Amino acid sequence: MARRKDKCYATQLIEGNGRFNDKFSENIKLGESGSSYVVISIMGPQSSGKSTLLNHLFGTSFKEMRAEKGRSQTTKGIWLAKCANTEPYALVADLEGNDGRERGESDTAFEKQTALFALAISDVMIVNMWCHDIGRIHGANTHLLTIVFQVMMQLFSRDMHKKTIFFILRDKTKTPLNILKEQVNDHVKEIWNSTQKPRSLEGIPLNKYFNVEVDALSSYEREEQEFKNEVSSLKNKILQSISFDGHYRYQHWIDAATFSISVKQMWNTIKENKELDIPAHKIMVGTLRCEQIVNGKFESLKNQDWVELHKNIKSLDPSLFREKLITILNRCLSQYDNETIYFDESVRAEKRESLKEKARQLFERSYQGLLDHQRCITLSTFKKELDSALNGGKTFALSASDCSEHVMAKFDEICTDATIPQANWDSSGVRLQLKQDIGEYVTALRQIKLDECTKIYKKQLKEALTVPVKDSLHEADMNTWPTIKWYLQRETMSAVNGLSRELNGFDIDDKRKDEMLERLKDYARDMVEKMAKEEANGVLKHMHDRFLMLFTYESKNVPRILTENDDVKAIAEGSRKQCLKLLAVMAAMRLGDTVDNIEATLYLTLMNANGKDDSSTRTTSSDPLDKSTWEEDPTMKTLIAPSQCKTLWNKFQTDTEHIVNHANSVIQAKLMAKKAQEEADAANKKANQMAEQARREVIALKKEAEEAIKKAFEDAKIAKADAEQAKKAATVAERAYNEAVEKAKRGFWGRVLDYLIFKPFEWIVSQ
Ligand SMILES: Nc1nc2c(ncn2[C@@H]2O[C@H](COP(=O)(O)OP(=O)(O)OP(=O)(O)O)[C@@H](O)[C@H]2O)c(=O)[nH]1
Repeated sequence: MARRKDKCYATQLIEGNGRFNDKFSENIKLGESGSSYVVISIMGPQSSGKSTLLNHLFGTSFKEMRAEKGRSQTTKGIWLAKCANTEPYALVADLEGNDGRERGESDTAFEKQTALFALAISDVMIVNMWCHDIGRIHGANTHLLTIVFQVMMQLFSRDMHKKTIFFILRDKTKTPLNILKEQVNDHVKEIWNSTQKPRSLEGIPLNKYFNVEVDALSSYEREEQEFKNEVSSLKNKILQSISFDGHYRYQHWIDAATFSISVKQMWNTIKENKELDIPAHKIMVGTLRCEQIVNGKFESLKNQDWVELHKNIKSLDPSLFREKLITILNRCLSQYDNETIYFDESVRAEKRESLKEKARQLFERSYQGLLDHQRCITLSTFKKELDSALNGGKTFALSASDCSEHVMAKFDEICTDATIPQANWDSSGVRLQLKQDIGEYVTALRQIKLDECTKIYKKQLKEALTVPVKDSLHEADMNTWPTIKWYLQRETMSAVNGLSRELNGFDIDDKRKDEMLERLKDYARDMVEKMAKEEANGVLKHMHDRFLMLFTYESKNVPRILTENDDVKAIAEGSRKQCLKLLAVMAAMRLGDTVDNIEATLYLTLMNANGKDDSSTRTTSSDPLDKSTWEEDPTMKTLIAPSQCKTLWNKFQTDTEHIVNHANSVIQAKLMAKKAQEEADAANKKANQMAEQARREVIALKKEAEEAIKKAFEDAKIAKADAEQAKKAATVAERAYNEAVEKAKRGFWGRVLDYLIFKPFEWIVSQ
């Protein structure tokens, strides 16, 4: 627990049992102070007014013994307070009384340890002693000084830091101060000389390593006011004892965190009775602190600048990335340099390197991330460049190697651009990965291009072979297979030569090339086989068609007109023979030079020598068609198995028999029709004769009628002429009559004449 009074907090630094208080720095708020301070310790006999003096000197709040309770031990271990009323501020340590009274004369180990510790950490060591003890050989001060000098031996040879020992004589007597000083110096010298020293320190005066100051104070208990007045000026004397030209010689210039570590490490070393090597201790503390600062800098680097950088790694240009890294690293190192300026140079430099290395390792993650991103970009670039090179007409192998070389060189530039000085980052992993990516892409693309090439030549083969092969198969005659073979060889050779030339630009080995060419040859052959199989599958229809052609046409475009005089059976057998040839052609694929006997076998087996079908009566035991293959050598391939040929032929026979029968029926029908026609013609002839007779009779009748009409006409004409004549006569008569009437009117005789002559005359005329 810290004792508090104003701002001068006091806390236990080392407990009476030697335990170090890790929280002392926190308790006295050391972190809030700067790195400019002095350390002042006080040691002296128990209950000699140490705490009282410090409290009055520095305004601290060390626990003081209450006078009414008698003199017993108040301070255990070491207490520490931060004194704010000095400039620079003071860290004041109050030590347990070290005259062996409480712990016993024999237990001086703890006293020595605390004394050594206080001496090591302090700029000023106040030795508080009763004035009346000066010169007393067996006084408490002798024990005290012996301890001080013994522990000093451990520091002299190693710590060149000159310290002040300030003897303060309490309850001063009337003896003048200068005499007291002499006495102290003599006394100190005496003890110094009698203190056992290492050989290296023999003969060396005390003041080489220590300033010895002496002052005396009035009794606090008896002359309090004088005491207080003297304390006020004592404070200045103490501070002046460590100042030089207005500056404090012993400003520590180490931060609170370093001080905490330093004192703890020092105490641990002392407590374990190990040799206290101050320079080594400084290096150790410096190492610890530098490491802490390195870690702190690294953490802030990792959590701030680097995070930001790493987040934007994909949008950064490699050289910009490098610039940013250098800026970040320099800023971080500069901060480190500032914060570690007062530590041992070699430690600083070493830890600076470790910070650099940590930063480099951290940055390497970004570097690798950046390279990884650049690897993807480079791969895309490679793909585009390769595409463009291929479109430009370069061969695949040349395009791939040129583009690969180009982008790899660019990638190497990127790696260099992105690297910070002395980083020695390894880009080989990403580079290897990029090479693999490019290799895989090239392999895949090569396969695609090879497939495309092969496809082109397959297409060429297909286009070149389909029509002639199909036509030849359709012809299905003795020239079919030689023709197909000729086409197949010619076109295969052409395609293989073409593909072979293309493959030369792909940088593939001869074995693979040969395999591809072989596959192209196989493709051509398979294609022919496939077409042949398709054709063979429809052989029955083909045979039907051919039979119908031969049976129903005398020659091309000349239909056969069967008459009763035609030998239908012979025509049918002749047609069948041709169909058997077709079946023989389609039974097997022959692309070799072997002459086979398929046709002969089929002929002998399926048709007898007279051209008669004998298949149904042939015994199966010796049937040469009772097998599944025609293949006599590897160049042959069965398309229609022998047994299947037999089945097909039987069906063909049955089907064509219907056609033949139908043809016979047609002939019979024709004969009947002819007969009917003849009868019809005879009937017709007779009818025509009768019609002719009738016509003649009609003509005669017509002639007669015409003559009759003519005669009648002429008679009528005559009659008409007669009538005209009569009419004229009548007119004359009428005139005569009228004249007569006129005469009659004029008399009786007129009327007689009317009745006798003129009236009858009128009647005759009217008739
Ligand atoms: N005679 C005399 N007594 C003093 C003087 N200063 C303080 N005392 C008394 O001495 C007693 C012990 O005072 P502290 O300041 O506690 O002494 P201390 O050395 O810190 O004691 P420890 O921490 O126990 O070793 C108290 O009763 C004080 O009043 C002084 O100048 N003369």
